[in-house]
Amino acid sequence: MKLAALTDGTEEAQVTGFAIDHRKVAPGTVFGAFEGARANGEDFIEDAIRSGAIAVVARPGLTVEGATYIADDNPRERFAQLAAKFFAPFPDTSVAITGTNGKTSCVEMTRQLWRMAGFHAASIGTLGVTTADERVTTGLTTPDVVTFLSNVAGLAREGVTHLAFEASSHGLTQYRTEGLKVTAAAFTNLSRDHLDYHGDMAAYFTAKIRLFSEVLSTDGTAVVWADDPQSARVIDLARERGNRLVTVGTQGETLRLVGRDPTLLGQGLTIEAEGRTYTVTLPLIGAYQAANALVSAGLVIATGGDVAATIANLARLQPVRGRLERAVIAKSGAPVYVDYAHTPDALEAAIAALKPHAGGKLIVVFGAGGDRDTGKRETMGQVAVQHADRVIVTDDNPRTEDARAIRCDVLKGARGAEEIGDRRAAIGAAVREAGPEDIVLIAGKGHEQGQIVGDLVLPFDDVTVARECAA
Ligand SMILES: CC(=O)N[C@H]1[C@@H](OP(=O)(O)OP(=O)(O)OC[C@H]2O[C@@H](n3ccc(=O)[nH]c3=O)[C@H](O)[C@@H]2O)O[C@H](CO)[C@@H](O)[C@@H]1O[C@H](C)C(=O)N[C@@H](C)C(=O)N[C@H](CCC(=O)O)C(=O)O
Repeated sequence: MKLAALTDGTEEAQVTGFAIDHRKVAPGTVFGAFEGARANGEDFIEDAIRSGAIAVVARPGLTVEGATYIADDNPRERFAQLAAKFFAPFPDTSVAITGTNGKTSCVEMTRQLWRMAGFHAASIGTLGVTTADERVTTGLTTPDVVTFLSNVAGLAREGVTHLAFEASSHGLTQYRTEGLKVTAAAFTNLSRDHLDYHGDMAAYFTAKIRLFSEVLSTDGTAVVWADDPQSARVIDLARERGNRLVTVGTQGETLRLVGRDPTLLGQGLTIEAEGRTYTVTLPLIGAYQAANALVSAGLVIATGGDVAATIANLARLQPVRGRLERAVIAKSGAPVYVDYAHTPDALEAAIAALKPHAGGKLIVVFGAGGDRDTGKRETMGQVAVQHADRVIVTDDNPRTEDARAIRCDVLKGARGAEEIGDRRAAIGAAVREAGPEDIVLIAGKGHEQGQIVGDLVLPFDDVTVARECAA
């Protein structure tokens, strides 16, 4: 593609790729120079041009010599739009999911439900880029714009027609997915998270809601978990913009959840839709797994899926990696679950999901991450001791912070909790000491494969460790 095709100018130079990191620039690259949290991409413009960049997208007012200067007040958005032109075509149906919790489960479940309906589907999110055949991790929930758009284009080339992706607040703020037409967008819930980046809840919600105010196509559908206190604002916004609405939940109108009966290994759901009543057994436990399943069903219906078939297919959903995943049954008979819950709200929800299934004690092992929102640590401690019967506070990615100080912050809220810094030892204590009627929850890492200490990522998988401890 000639540069002129992107700029509407006359440049003959051939565009070979896009980069936001000057170290990835090759001859023919369009370089996006943005100010970040740690560095300023503008400082690397000259290096990028030396490496062969033929155009630079940046804010106005800079001096750029030796390459076409594409100046824009919103350079990230402009860069993404140009990159989208370069990488297109994309799958016809692309849906985005935002919300503090549930995004990963929803993209996974939506992909599964589409596949059951016969579509060639894929998902992009915390677990990576996933197709029917493989999963490739990218590191972030919403990958950077170049990784994201190039992967989406690659999926389209493989024949993927339906894509579900996670739109994190960071991703939305940084225009990582701009340029891709979003045909449906879902909102799951909002609770405290990422305040280190966004500053306050209002800014965090504004970042999330951009999915509905700007990113969702005007002819697209908003899918809303209607039971969340913030859902009214999303619904109002969708109405103002003239988007079609699919609301789900006990307060939902499209898929109304009128009954939920937890059983040992799943839950029976009764759903009213289009004037009919459906019953289905969801093979996953916990109220929020039901919520995620309904949001996913809502997305499938929003993109043309048959209501009755989609509800029936909920019975065939597979558990999502690290999301209330049963890792092992301890020698005593106690099931051990691994979950990604790393916010107060998610921790409370995971405990609440498991509690009705425990005849004895609910034992929780968890910690809080270093170099991240410190305000949530004490609250997580409070939530754990309030709702679980035995709490073990351990380490969870201390990063560059002193692990003991992080535990101390958590323990401020967790009166009566035990402290076992070594995560393997903490899991071992819980698994070995659990009684036959007890349930163990290991929270925080979920699918993650490492313990980040300093700048090192030490291999660590909660599921594997739980199995080793139970052996
Ligand atoms: C806070 C945040 O979102 N950071 C992301 C951001 O980094 P940044 O703004 O700090 O970038 P920077 O290092 O200051 O550099 C600024 C610019 O200069 C460029 N640069 C920098 C150095 C250099 O030598 N050459 C160069 O060109 C960089 O590529 C960048 O474009 O842009 C980088 C490039 O895309 C990302 O890798 C980085 O993610 C970091 C690693 C990260 O940990 N992000 C997390 C917080 C994140 O995004 N999480 C969300 C939410 C997950 C959830 O919902 O729980 C996610 O979507 O994963």
